[in-house]
Amino acid sequence: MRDMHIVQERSSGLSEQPSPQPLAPDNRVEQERGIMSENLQQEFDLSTTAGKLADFYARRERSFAPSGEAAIEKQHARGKNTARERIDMLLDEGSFVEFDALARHRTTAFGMEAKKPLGDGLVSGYGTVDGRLVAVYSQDFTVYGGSLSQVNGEKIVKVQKFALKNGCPVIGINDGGGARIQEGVASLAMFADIFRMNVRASGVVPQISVIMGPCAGGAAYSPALTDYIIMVDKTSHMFITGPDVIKTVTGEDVDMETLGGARQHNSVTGTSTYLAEDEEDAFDFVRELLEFLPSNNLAESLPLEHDQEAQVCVDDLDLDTLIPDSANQPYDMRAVIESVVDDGHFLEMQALYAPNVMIGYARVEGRTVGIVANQPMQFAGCLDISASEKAARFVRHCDAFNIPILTFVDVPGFLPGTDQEFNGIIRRGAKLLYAYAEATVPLVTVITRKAYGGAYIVMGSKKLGADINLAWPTAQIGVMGAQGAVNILYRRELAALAAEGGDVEARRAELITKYEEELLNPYQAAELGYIDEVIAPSETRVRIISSLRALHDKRASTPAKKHGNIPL
Ligand SMILES: CC(C)(COP(=O)(O)OP(=O)(O)OC[C@H]1O[C@@H](n2cnc3c(N)ncnc32)[C@H](O)[C@@H]1OP(=O)(O)O)[C@@H](O)C(=O)NCCC(=O)NCCSC(=O)CC(=O)O
Repeated sequence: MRDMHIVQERSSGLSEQPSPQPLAPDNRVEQERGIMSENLQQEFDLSTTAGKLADFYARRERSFAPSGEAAIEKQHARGKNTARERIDMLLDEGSFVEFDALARHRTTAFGMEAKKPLGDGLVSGYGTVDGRLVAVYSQDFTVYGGSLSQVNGEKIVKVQKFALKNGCPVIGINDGGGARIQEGVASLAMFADIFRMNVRASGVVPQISVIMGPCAGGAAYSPALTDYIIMVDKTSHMFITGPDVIKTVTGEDVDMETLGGARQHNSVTGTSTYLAEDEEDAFDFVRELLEFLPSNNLAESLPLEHDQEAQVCVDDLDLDTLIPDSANQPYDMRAVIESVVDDGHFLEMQALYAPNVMIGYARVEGRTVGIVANQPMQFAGCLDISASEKAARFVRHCDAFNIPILTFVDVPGFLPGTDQEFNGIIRRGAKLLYAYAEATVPLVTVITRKAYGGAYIVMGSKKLGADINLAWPTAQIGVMGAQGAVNILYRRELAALAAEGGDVEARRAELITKYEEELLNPYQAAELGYIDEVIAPSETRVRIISSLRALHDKRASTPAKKHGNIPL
C-alpha cells in the first residue's frame, strides 16, 4: 500500500469530481524512511530492494530542488516564488501529481552534459483546483533560466495533450528566457509543437497563461494563443524583441518595464487579462476565473447555490432612477450589471484596456453568464477599434464554451476620427459584428439608453441573432443622435433661415425635440418586433432570470463548413 497525502479540497460550494491521488510523499514519510537530503549523494546497494527504493527516493528528492538551495534563494531574492511553490499556491493542497520529474536534456554542446538537472527546467503534471481537474506546467527559472528545451518542450506538449484528452483546463506558468540557446533549432522547433497544441486546444479546453518572469521572443506566442494572460506587476515582462535588440535595430531606448511590463500589457496593448499585485493575487484570480468556466466545450460550468428572488424586490428599484434626464450625462453601467447579477459580483476581464466596453463573468441564478456592456463613463460608451476587438474575442470565447451572453447597450456609435479610420475600424470593428452574428449561445440584450446606427446593430441586436431583446423606456434607438440628424435633414432650411436673419438655434432646438420625441425611443423598434419587450429598469433582473431559464436548452445550428473567415 502506498503512503499518500489526504487530499484537502478548498470549500467552494462547487460539486466536486473525484480528485487524483497524489504520489509525492510528504517530509514525515521521507524522514521515516531515513533518506533525508543529507543522505542523498550516498551510494545505494542496488542489488537489494531496499537499496533500489532508497536510490529512487533520493532521485525524487533531488528533483525537488534540481539546482540546489542557493538557486532557490536567488529566485526568492528576485521577489519570485519557485516553479514548485507556484504550483502549490495554485492547486488544492496535496493534489499535484507530477509527470517527467526525472527527465533530463540530451544536449552535449557547450559542455552541457556536465549539467543535466532533473526535470530539465519545467515542473508539470495535473492536480485539482476546487476539486476540479486541471493540467499545469511551470517553468523553473533556476534551471537554464527556465528556457525552453527539446525535452521540457515535450513535457509541455504532454500536459497539453493530457488536458485535451481529459477535457480539463491547462494552466501554463511562464518564467523563462525563451528558446534554450545551446540547443539551437531543437529547442526552436518545440515552440511549433506547443503552438499547434495551443491552437488544437483553443475552444476545446480553457487555456490560461500566468506570466511570472520573463516571457520573450517565440515564448510570448504560446500565451498569446491562449484564452487568458495574467501578469504580475513589476516581475513579469513580455516582448518579442528585448531592449538591447531594439536599441541595435531602431536606435530606440526603452526599458523592460516600459516595453513589456504588466501595466503596459494591461492598459496599452490589451495583451493581458489581469494585472496582479503579486503572485498570490494572480493565483486567486486564476482560481476564481476557473470557477466561472466549464472544464471543456462539452461541459457546463458548475452552478453555485444562490438566493435570487424571481420577482421584483426593493433593491431593484434603484435602477428606475439611474438614467439621468440629460442624454449627455454619463452614469456607471457597472451599477446596472451589479444590480442584476447574483450577489452583485462581476469579475471583469481586461478592466484597464478599452474601458469604454466592459467584459467579464457573473452569475444569474448560480449559473455563469458572460457580460458585454458599453460604459458611458468612458468616451461616452463609443465603440472604437480596441473595444470592438476586446469584446469580439470575449463573445467568441463565451460562444465556444457555451456561456450565455448578456449585453447592456448605451452606445452613441463608433468613435469618429481619422485615427480610427486609418487604423482600420472598418475591418477591425467588423470583428464584433462577426462574433455576435456567429454566436449560437443564448443572447439577451438590454438597451438602457443610446443605441445609435451601426453600433446599435453590432451590440447584440435582434436581427444579428440575439434571442431576447429588452429596452428601457429611456432607450433611444435610432440612426444617429438628434443633433447630427437635424443638421443633415434640415441643413437647407436652417441655412435659409440663417440667410434671412431668423433664429436658427431656436428652430434647431425645436427640430431636435421633435426628432427625439418621434424617433429616439424604444417604441419604433418595439412596433417592428426588434425589441421583444419594453420593461421598467427595476424589472431587468427578473426578466433576465426568466429569459435565461427559457433559453437554457436553446438549440441552434449553423451550416457545415471548415471554418469561417473572420476579418483579422
Ligand atoms: C531572461 C533574462 C531576461 C533573465 O535575465 P536575468 O538577469 O534575470 O538572469 P540571467 O541572465 O542571469 O539568467 C539566468 C540564467 O539563465 C540562463 N539563461 C537565460 N536565458 C537563457 C536561454 N535562452 N537559454 C539558455 N540559458 C539561458 C543564463 O545564462 C543564466 O545562467 P547561469 O545562472 O548559469 O549564469 C536574460 O537571461 C535574457 O535576456 N536571456 C536571453 C533571452 C533570449 O534572448 N532568449 C532567446 C529568445 S529567441 C526565441 O525565443 C526565439 C525567437 O524569438 O525567435
